[in-house]
Amino acid sequence: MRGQAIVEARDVVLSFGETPALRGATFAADRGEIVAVMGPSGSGKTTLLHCLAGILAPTAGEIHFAGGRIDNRSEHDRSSLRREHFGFVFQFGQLVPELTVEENVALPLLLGGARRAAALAEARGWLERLGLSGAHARRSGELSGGQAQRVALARGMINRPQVLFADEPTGSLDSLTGEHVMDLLVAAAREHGTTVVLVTHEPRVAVYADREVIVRDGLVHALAADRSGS
Ligand SMILES: Nc1ncnc2c1ncn2[C@@H]1O[C@H](COP(=O)(O)OP(=O)(O)OP(=O)(O)O)[C@@H](O)[C@H]1O
Repeated sequence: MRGQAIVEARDVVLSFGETPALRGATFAADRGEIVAVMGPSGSGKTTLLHCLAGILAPTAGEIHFAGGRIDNRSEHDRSSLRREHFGFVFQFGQLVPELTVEENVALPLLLGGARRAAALAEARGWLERLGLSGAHARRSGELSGGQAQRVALARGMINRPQVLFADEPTGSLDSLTGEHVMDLLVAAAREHGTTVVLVTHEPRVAVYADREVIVRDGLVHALAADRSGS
């Protein structure tokens, strides 16, 4: 029996010109659940994540967050929703190279109108927790790949999001560094009860999830093995 979904896609269809990316995708993640979204290259994983996060609006179907429909809301509303309730970690960190590490981490709070001193203090707390306290004043462009992904994780979690969307968060890292980042990501999510939608094509990353789904040709399929035990 599944719990109440915090984020959900119902029969979502989206094409890029002639290319169908999603062809009736249905997906749900419960509160606090970590779900791995697997599948071959080009199958629609990133497009599904972007629809769930309100970045893309599907041409048919519905997206729901916390019990309310969001795909039919304005871009402005969806943008506020993302800022307030969602966190993001992408494959290459996508940090702002001109900003310091702590400024990068504080960015979601600063964009949300927080005071600079408070936002930077909060950022330093996250950096300490992720083993990066010595790096707070460095430019993010000077970091190693593993350090950059930990900074991206801190930035993704700083507003204590209800849902963290992670798209190949270890895709640019060697396996040992990737495992370290995943350990930290899962620990942070568990501690805050954050739901994680984790796009990956690496089975060794997917094992961190409670449950896996497979996207194939724009459709989502459940995987028989369910480690959540529910
Ligand atoms: N912005 C875009 N413009 C045109 N086509 C796109 C765009 N984004 C995705 N597509 C196409 O939509 C389909 C699904 O892409 P998507 O990136 O969602 O797949 P994916 O499973 O995440 O792939 P990968 O594992 O390679 O990242 C692909 O055929 C892709 O080429």
